[in-house]
Amino acid sequence: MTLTPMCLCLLTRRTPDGRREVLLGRRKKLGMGTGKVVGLGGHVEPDETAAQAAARETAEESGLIVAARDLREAANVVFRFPVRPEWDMRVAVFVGDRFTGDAYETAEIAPRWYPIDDLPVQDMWDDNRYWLPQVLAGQRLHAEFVFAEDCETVATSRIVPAPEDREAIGDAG
Ligand SMILES: CNc1ncnc2c1ncn2[C@@H]1O[C@H](COP(=O)(O)OP(=O)(O)OP(=O)(O)O)[C@@H](O)[C@H]1O
Repeated sequence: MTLTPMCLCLLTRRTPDGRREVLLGRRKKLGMGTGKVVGLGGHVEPDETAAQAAARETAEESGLIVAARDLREAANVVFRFPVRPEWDMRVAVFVGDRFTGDAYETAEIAPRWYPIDDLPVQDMWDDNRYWLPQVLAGQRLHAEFVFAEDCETVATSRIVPAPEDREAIGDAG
């Protein structure tokens, strides 16, 4: 089954007392992951880059305006659901801290800023605890998660540094 190209946009900000926060949100739209806390994002359309899609989805789901050029690609994550292969996807994950506007609730998502040192992982997809803290700490990585039959629990996972970073530290393999 082909992997549907998706994007995820992680915007961060610093509170006046110096704590870093990330914009996530409770997913309202019916379908995959309803009720979970997720990052903003969705499908990459054929006529756009993944960064453009991340900026567009952020505006559609929260009202925040971000430029694609201000987003940095931080991770590439593949999700496989052997009992539901139509859910298989490849997600380009972006992080950014330049944006304008105030996030508001939309039909799709109820956005909220969460402290990065206290992520709501118990309310998120099971995979997030394995990679989201690292990415928000500045690591770039590639990961693949295979979900169990319940389509909720991670059965197997593989996480490696992004190829660019591996070259930078002189590791050929
Ligand atoms: C399985 N583990 C997962 N871990 C982390 N994040 C996950 C995820 N599974 C899906 N996501 C993200 O959740 C968003 C909505 O996905 P999904 O419902 O498929 O797309 P949505 O219908 O909103 O797309 P459109 O807005 O119609 O383009 C999308 O950013 C996608 O990357």
